[in-house]
Amino acid sequence: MDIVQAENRIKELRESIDYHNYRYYVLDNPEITDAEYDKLMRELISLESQFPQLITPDSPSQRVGGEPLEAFKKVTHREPMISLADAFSEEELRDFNRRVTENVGNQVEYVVELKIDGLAVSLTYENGLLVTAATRGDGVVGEDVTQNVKTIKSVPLRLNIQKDKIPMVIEVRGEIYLSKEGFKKLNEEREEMGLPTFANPRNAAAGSIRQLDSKITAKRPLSTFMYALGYVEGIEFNTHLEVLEFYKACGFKVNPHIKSFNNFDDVIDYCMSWKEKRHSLPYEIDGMVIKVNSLHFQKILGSTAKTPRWAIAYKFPAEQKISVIEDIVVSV
Ligand SMILES: CC(C)(C)c1nc(N2CCN(c3ncccn3)CC2)c2cc(C(N)=O)c(N)nc2n1
Repeated sequence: MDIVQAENRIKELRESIDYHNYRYYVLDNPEITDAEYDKLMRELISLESQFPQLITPDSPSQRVGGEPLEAFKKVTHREPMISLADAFSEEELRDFNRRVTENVGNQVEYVVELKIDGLAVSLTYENGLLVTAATRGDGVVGEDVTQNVKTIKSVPLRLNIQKDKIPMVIEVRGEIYLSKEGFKKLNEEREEMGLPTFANPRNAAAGSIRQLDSKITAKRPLSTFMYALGYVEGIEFNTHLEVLEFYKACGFKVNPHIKSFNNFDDVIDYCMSWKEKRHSLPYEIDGMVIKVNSLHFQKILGSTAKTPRWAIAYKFPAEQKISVIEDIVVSV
């Protein structure tokens, strides 16, 4: 095979592997078996090793990182990652709505999202290519965890949209999480290896992302839901829902239970409905997040020093954790 044929075959393989990653890790609906997928990846890696000049940073073969890092570099977010004010009751939610409607009138559309209990992350794409993934840190400066985040198959290495729609720069924000199932399996493995177990999926996700060796991260079943926009250049949005639709079009995973409402009573009903329903979800949530949909209204409402006036978290009451103490059999 000459280099032109290799280039064509490599392009085909990359598109096919990216597509099957999207089907499996974003849609949770694979079309091929793991064996067929592995065969495609083996052929790509073999061709790239024969023609290393054809390797590109966005090739799916580049997901499992290189050498372990000595330490994480620091990254300054182009737009700070602000925090969220918490509401713990219906009354506090209604106070939030009152403050909003006093400022922008009572024709406000809200977007309501599950509050995924994971680790916030900021993904920077330049001309459509993933260049930096950073933890939230103190909101202004985070840690560069790009090599580790590249191992997460639900994170696209390239925005999968037509060229003329690709923004020059975009900071895509979301949550990295471990499913309840993945958390249980990881702790069982650690117990077998005599390693300390993680207290909850959030700690397990944070511990997996803060690995200096990305080969360890690659073995952890991490996933993502993207839910916010940071700095952006080269594309305009009018609403939060438009941002989420754009993320879906780019190939990101967006939570399927996000809903919008014009009536605040419906917002409250939806939040309360998830207090019990959440136990049937395959991942942990610790509340809901309510956001004003209009980006124009978000700008008018602005932020305090630490939190937006256009969004609030509703936290579910902490649950009584029943810890089963192994039956102690006393031999008589
Ligand atoms: C963009 C805004 C500020 C409105 C925002 N901020 C969030 N967070 C802020 C505070 N964060 C934070 N993390 C650690 C320490 C302090 N704050 C971590 C996420 C959101 C978290 C979730 C979620 N978890 O599912 C979500 N669906 N939407 C969010 N939206």
